[in-house]
Amino acid sequence: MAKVQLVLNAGSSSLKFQVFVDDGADVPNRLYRGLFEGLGTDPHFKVKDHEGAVVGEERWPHDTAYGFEEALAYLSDWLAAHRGGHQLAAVGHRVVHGGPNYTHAVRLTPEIIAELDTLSPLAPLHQPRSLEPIRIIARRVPGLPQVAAFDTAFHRTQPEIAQAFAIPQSLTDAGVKRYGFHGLSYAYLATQFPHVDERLVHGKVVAAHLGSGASLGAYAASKSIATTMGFSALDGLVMGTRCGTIDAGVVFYLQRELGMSAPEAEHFLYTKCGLLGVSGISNDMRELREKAEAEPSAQRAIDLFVYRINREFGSLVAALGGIDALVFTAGIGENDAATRAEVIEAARWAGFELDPEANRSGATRITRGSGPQAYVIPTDEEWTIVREMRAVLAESRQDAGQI
Ligand SMILES: Nc1ncnc2c1ncn2[C@@H]1O[C@H](COP(=O)(O)OP(=O)(O)O)[C@@H](O)[C@H]1O
Ligand SMILES: CC(=O)OP(=O)(O)O
Ligand SMILES: [Mg+2]
Repeated sequence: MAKVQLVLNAGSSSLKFQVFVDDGADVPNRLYRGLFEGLGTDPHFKVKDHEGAVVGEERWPHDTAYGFEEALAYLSDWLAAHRGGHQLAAVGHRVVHGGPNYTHAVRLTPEIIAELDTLSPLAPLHQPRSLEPIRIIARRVPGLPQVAAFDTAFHRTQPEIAQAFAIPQSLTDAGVKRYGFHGLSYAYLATQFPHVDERLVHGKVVAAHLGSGASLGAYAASKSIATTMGFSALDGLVMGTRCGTIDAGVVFYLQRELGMSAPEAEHFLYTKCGLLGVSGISNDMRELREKAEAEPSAQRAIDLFVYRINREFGSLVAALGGIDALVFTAGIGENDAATRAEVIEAARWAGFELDPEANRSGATRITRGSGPQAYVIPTDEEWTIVREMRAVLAESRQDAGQI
């Protein structure tokens, strides 16, 4: 049986995965890429091979009890049975929050899992979901190496001042600071810069990760120096269901005047706001685009999404002291030409000039002229995870040989 490494990226209702040959190659050799969607409602499994051909698909009847446990058991059986069988050598996970202590990927132990669980209040929508498959696998196959790669890690190069809130130092020292997220995606994009345009490698770049969570990240010479998400994944841009930056006074108002408890206010800001809250229609940009002409609230949600991107973009350009390039990525950034066009039009003040034809036709560079340029680079968080996992496992093998 061929040995493989599995990478899991657990979302609120989905479980994305990729399977790589366990050969230690510098450029990971991907066998499969797939996902479970609709967990907890209408589960659906789909997997493609390295050429993009669908090699597995399954739907289950409406079943609220079908969760990560069932999905992982199904995936394990599918891998063992598919094309001569695959044996798992290790599993890598996207873990959203690494807190102040985890600046690099780490091999998981029961103690580290427990420590990561203490960060759940800082990313309530994500951290418990990331830890659930880790616990399930540790129970099912206790000896299997598991590694966590963190969304916060790439942003640890931010200058101290970019990570600080204006609060007493004792609180900052206790960990109340701007961590930043989507780091696995930003790290992947940085590996692609040399293939896209050499100027990205050494220049002042802002990347727009626009998915169901959304953030902007500023790179100086490929290192993170500022980002729009902060202490939690609630900050910054308008997102699918999250409000993004909001006056802290609103949080007090929700509690004092509307009688929400702290958990209720948190749940509201994470799950009932953003595109969904403003439109009253959907958190999905595709649906909002379809309905924008007929429904003013859908158009308003899109307008606010783009307006906030431009405001936050200006703030990152100020932090960088200039701008050479803007990069779009993730579900909206990669697929929604209309949003890209609106963002670039809004950023004319910085010298961007949209190339409408390039933007519509799926080109990598979507601007023209002598000013800064904009690009579309599809992200791949799992690719970052497998590379980080390999580094960690190689280190632990080396340690095992030392006395
Ligand atoms: N063709 C498309 N046009 C517009 N928006 C799209 C398209 N495809 C996906 N999206 C948007 O991308 C979002 C999901 O992005 P993704 O990066 O997959 O998010 P996540 O990994 O956080 O779930 C969807 O909610 C949807 O709004
Ligand atoms: C950190 C975060 O917001 O992740 P996602 O975009 O997957 O929700
Ligand atoms: Mg995502």
